[in-house]
Amino acid sequence: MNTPKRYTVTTALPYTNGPIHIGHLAGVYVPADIYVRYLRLTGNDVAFIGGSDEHGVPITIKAKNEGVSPQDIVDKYHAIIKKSFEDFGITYDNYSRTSAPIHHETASEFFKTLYDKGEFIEETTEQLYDEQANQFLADRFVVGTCPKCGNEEAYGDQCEKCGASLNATDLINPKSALTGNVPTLKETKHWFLPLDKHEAFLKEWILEGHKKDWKPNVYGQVKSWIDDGLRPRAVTRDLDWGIPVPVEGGEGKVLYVWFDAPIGYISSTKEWAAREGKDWEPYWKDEDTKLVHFIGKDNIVFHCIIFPAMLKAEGSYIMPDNVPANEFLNLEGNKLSTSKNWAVWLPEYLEEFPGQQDVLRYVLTANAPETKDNDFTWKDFQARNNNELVAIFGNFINRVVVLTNKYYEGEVPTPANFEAVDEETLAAVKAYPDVIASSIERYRFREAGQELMNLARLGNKYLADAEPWKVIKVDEERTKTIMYVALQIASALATLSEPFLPFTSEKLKGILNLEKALQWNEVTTEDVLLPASHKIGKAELLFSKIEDETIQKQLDKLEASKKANEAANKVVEPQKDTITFDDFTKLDLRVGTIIEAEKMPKTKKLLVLKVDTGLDVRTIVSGISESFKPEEVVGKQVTVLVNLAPRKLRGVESEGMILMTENAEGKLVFVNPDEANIANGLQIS
Ligand SMILES: Nc1ncnc2c1ncn2[C@@H]1O[C@H](COP(=O)(O)OP(=O)(O)OP(=O)(O)O)[C@@H](O)[C@H]1O
Ligand SMILES: [Zn+2]
Repeated sequence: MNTPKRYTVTTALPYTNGPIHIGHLAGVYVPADIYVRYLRLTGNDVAFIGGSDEHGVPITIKAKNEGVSPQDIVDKYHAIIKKSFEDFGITYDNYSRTSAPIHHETASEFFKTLYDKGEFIEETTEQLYDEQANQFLADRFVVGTCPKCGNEEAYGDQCEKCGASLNATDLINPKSALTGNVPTLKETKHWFLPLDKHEAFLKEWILEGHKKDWKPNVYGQVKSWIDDGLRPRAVTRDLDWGIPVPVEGGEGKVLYVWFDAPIGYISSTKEWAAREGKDWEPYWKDEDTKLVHFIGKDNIVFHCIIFPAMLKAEGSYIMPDNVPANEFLNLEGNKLSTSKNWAVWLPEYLEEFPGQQDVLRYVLTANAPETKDNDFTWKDFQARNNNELVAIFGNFINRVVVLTNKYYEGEVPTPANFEAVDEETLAAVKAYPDVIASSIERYRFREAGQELMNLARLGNKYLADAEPWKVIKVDEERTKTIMYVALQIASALATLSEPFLPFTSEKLKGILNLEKALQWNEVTTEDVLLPASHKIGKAELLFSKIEDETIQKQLDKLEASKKANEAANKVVEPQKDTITFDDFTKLDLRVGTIIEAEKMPKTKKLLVLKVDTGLDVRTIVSGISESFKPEEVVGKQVTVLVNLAPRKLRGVESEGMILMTENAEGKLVFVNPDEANIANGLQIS
């Protein structure tokens, strides 16, 4: 496209069934915010649009499970999500919600327009029905085997494993997620969007038109769907949570959540425009507008096929110029999961790492899953902070500011003669805005972030090589030039870091006392980025070292989640055959105390114990050596089965058995009296 007049940038509407985690941030919100901040700094007209997705089946399931209303669930998470985005510096122009009246109106009208234009197929079909729950089963209400990849946990609308978009009736061996029952089929009327009708358009627009500029992962997914053949897709549901179907025969039905959610971008834009006294329509309808959707890979079909088909059917909208979808971020080698609590939650991060938003933004950018799934590890987080943000960026700025204050009372010195190295360094600095911009404009945010760090590296190296702290002793004029050049680099960093490290940029501008910050391109065009005799402020630390303990605490938290999951998934042994009371009374169980213990030579598991059973002191061989050292068990009160037939183990006769069980970590623990110092020999009954 020629130079756009304005940009509309949208981010996937987060689903209001939980807080934001690092996967969402890395996949969608951080890259989008970098892009938008860059656009604003380059003087563009931008609408950065977001909002919460508050309809759909999972919310109704969650509400049912928690015994509250769906509205309670969405109110709670909308507030949490909105606040955490603000605190993290995601700079939406408008953050709305799909339960807002303006959205209900907009989505309803959109549906009616398509209906009136005859763009839907109205069809009565047999749909899956749960007789017990008295309810039709669609989307996440039904689970079954994916016909494409065999995943046994595919949902009624999508397989999360292979990404296939499905109809509930496509599932093999469907089961109700509400009751576990096998559904029956029952007739119901729905409206279908005939995607096949738009196939030729989609082929020409994407497969021919965007082969070069769309990411290969996005292009590839789109191509495979189109090659598979597009079919009509139901856009209404038999549910009561959502936007009512606004046409005759639509009673008791709502719009499919993926029909209404992307329209949320439009309603949120309307809400913003009304507040700002602007016209919303050019942002969605003018060919001079560049529309970009930021999403994760599981949303590709909805943004590249279904929503464009809806917009095309409506007729007055533009198509997205790009949909730079990311792959997925994992955490410490495992898939992020809300239900398994395997995540780094944004609200928790903000609380536990106050003032360190930029560290997470930087790491998630450096590690963004742009071309393949990627892993977040706490060790990498620590390393990138300590070795890059602290040791390079922070160190450079700190030296420049401290030395300027020390040598010149904070005043930018007037340079003397530039040597070749100074000229080269300044020229290199001036090339950075274009280098970084080119990466950002191609949606290569990892590369862009690394280029920013390269600029800091350049500064660090310049200063380390020039050694003004040595030169000052012999050549004051030369020192002035060195410090002047270094200060220009610091000023460039203050401006160019803004999209990536907005909090740091703000702080740095404060330290450098930049009243009017430079625009992006001024870093290239202005001869002087920080003029001589300008007065800067005092040094402040931009980043601080993250210690091992801090990282260990996070790892421990994850370990605890893992344990809790394992405990929850532990298979309980089935109950043994029933015995009579007489059988039970045959067991002679007594309280005893271990008075001696030693390892059985040449074995791994066995301890030879001397146990005071109250009747006598006897030898018991016990397989607990992997869980306890001998000295740990001496003095322990235990439960002993004293009338078990003696048995020889490795030549030692064992005269009884000590009762044990396992804790959550699989470690053996003694079954012992709940009070201390019970007399040995007391019977357990
Ligand atoms: N681990 C991840 N890595 C990258 N992007 C992700 C990840 N998880 C979710 N996203 C993206 O974040 C956006 C918002 O996610 P959404 O609220 O729809 O939740 P979701 O996809 O159901 O994730 P979750 O199952 O964790 O709730 C979507 O575009 C989604 O693709
Ligand atoms: Zn599948």
